[in-house]
Amino acid sequence: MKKNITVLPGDGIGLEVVQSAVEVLETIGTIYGHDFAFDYADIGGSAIDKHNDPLPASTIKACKAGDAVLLGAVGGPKWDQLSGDMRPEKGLLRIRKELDLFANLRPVIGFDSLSDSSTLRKEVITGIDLMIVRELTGGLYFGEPRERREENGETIAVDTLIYSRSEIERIIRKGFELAQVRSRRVTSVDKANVLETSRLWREIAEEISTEYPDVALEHMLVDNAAMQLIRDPQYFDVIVTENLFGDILSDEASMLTGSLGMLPSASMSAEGPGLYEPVHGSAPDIAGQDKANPLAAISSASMMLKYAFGLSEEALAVDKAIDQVLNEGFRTGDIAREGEAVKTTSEITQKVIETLRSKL
Ligand SMILES: NC(=O)c1ccc[n+]([C@@H]2O[C@H](COP(=O)([O-])OP(=O)(O)OC[C@H]3O[C@@H](n4cnc5c(N)ncnc54)[C@H](O)[C@@H]3O)[C@@H](O)[C@H]2O)c1
Ligand SMILES: CC(C)[C@H](C(=O)O)[C@@H](O)C(=O)O
Ligand SMILES: [Mg+2]
Repeated sequence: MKKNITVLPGDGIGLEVVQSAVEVLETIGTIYGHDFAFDYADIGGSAIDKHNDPLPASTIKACKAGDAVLLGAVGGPKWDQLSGDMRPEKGLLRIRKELDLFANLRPVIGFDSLSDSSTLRKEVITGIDLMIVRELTGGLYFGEPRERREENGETIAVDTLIYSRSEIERIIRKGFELAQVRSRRVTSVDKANVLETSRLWREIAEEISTEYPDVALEHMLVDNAAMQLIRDPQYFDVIVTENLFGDILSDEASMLTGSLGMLPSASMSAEGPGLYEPVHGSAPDIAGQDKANPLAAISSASMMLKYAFGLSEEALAVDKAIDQVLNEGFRTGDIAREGEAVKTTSEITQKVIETLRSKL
């Protein structure tokens, strides 16, 4: 199979973990006889430095021309003073909108071998397997007006939470479709006791549920969901929720797995290339030191193999290699237990590659 992958390393540890994911994809290509070509483009702070734009037109063109996009992370203190459209994060938001990536899948899987690294009890971690389906191109992130103004001698800042019926329908459907191939339960998370957008969300979820009689739907308020995720994470299967709630709940859920450095994601549109990226950011505190956990990025590459190219066997091989590397005690600092040897990004990546090759 021949595929063109657009690679957007971005900033900070984005550069390091994307390199790991590319090496793993190259290895898969060699083992299974696929021709993966990589086309690099700029996004975020590094794009601001080079092009004075966090998402240059050339990057948009490259992404649209490829079969899938692999992204590292954007942002960092160097660009913290910039505002509005010049922020690195704006590049990420714009590419999501440009590619209409409305469905963001964030799987959360508890690895037995990491149960001691988590802040939760061992018996809680084992068996965690949930999927957060986050709406990604609407809500507070994109609503207009978004502004600052002076009113009666006061500075006012405004963001707008807005959702249309069609935006809600398509993400809710995605949640149900995923639940059909999982354990047939959807938890729709909202704040319907306060927000009008959530009341519409809830109504639409009820309507759509009639199209999926084999899937059970329940509603949960977001504050309760945040608590239940810690109290009883195994309760959940598919969580479908709006943009901001999904952002916050997925970082929270990452700690169920031991680290933010473990969580991958896939962002998809109705048609056209999807974008695969770790959930974490550019981690300025450890950037450039070969300390970052590459497993979230490598898992994101696995999601690309599965969802973008339909290569389920190859994706499973990557997932199994990750599991084995963890079982053998290879860990970056974020998931190492006290007294345990800490491996570098490059060492973990090489170990994953060796493990894949050893299965030949
Ligand atoms: N998708 C993205 O590109 C994305 C996501 C989140 C944050 N950001 C941006 O990244 C910058 C830093 O944000 P932040 O510090 O709030 O969040 P962050 O995710 O970059 O880091 C939070 C903490 O988690 C640790 N961490 C994150 N990924 C790790 C990994 N792979 N291995 C080991 N440790 C890891 C970091 O060292 C840090 O202590 C900001 O500019 C923010 O806007 C970008
Ligand atoms: C960097 C930021 C814009 C982004 C978001 O909020 O969506 C990040 O936190 C994420 O989760 O991908
Ligand atoms: Mg986030």
